[in-house]
Amino acid sequence: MIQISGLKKIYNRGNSIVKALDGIDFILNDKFTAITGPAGSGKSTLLRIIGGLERQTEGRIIVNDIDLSIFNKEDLAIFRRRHVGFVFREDNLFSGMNVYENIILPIQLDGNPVNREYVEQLAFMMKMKDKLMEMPGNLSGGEQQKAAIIRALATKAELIIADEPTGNLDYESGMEIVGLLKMTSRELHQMILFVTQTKEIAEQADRILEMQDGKIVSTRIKGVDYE
Ligand SMILES: Nc1ncnc2c1ncn2[C@@H]1O[C@H](COP(=O)(O)OP(=O)(O)OP(=O)(O)O)[C@@H](O)[C@H]1O
Repeated sequence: MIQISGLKKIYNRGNSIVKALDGIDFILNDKFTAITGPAGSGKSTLLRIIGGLERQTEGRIIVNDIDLSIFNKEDLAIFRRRHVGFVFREDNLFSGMNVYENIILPIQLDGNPVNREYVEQLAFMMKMKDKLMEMPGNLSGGEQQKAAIIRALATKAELIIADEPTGNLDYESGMEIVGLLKMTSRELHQMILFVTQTKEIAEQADRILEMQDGKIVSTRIKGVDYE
């Protein structure tokens, strides 16, 4: 569960300030949530703060009973390593390692044993089992994103944060990826929070948070409007 209250993030830009997040409150219990909104509305900032990549200016962020708002940089780094998997829009993989090596890297870096069978099971779910020994350069954009998603899931992080994971893909590949994410959010005990600007992709989520000017302007669930 994610609980956010009074969240603000202010950036200084020269002599002016930017209110990237301007007072956000919500409680999120859904397994698969999309964040949408126009460019500059604060989507990435919100995602980065929930994922522990950045600190808030004001407010509280509690992720599965862990209060991030009192954490310093080192605490946040530990939180990220233990509890969060990340998928970005592009450049998720190391080009000098094959897909399998990329996937197991975070597990190894954390000093944990690798469960090869589990990685293969995830790869099967993502229709990537026959690509595990490929180098990233030989994969399509969609396959690269699937590999990045497997890597995020393989650590068994309770929270997966994905910032425009389909942003660089054509419509078909984007829809395939979001469908696979939805399926994994059902089958695995991991919460997935993703940003998208594409309406049809957002519509696949259990809940849609819509942002504007650093605020949440609606939180929809299956076509129903709240607030
Ligand atoms: N590190 C930063 N320093 C200064 N201003 C920033 C910084 N990061 C974001 N901003 C500003 O904060 C506001 C929100 O940015 P953010 O990237 O969160 O929006 P977004 O909705 O994700 O946009 P996009 O869809 O273009 O990625 C914007 O005005 C942006 O310029």
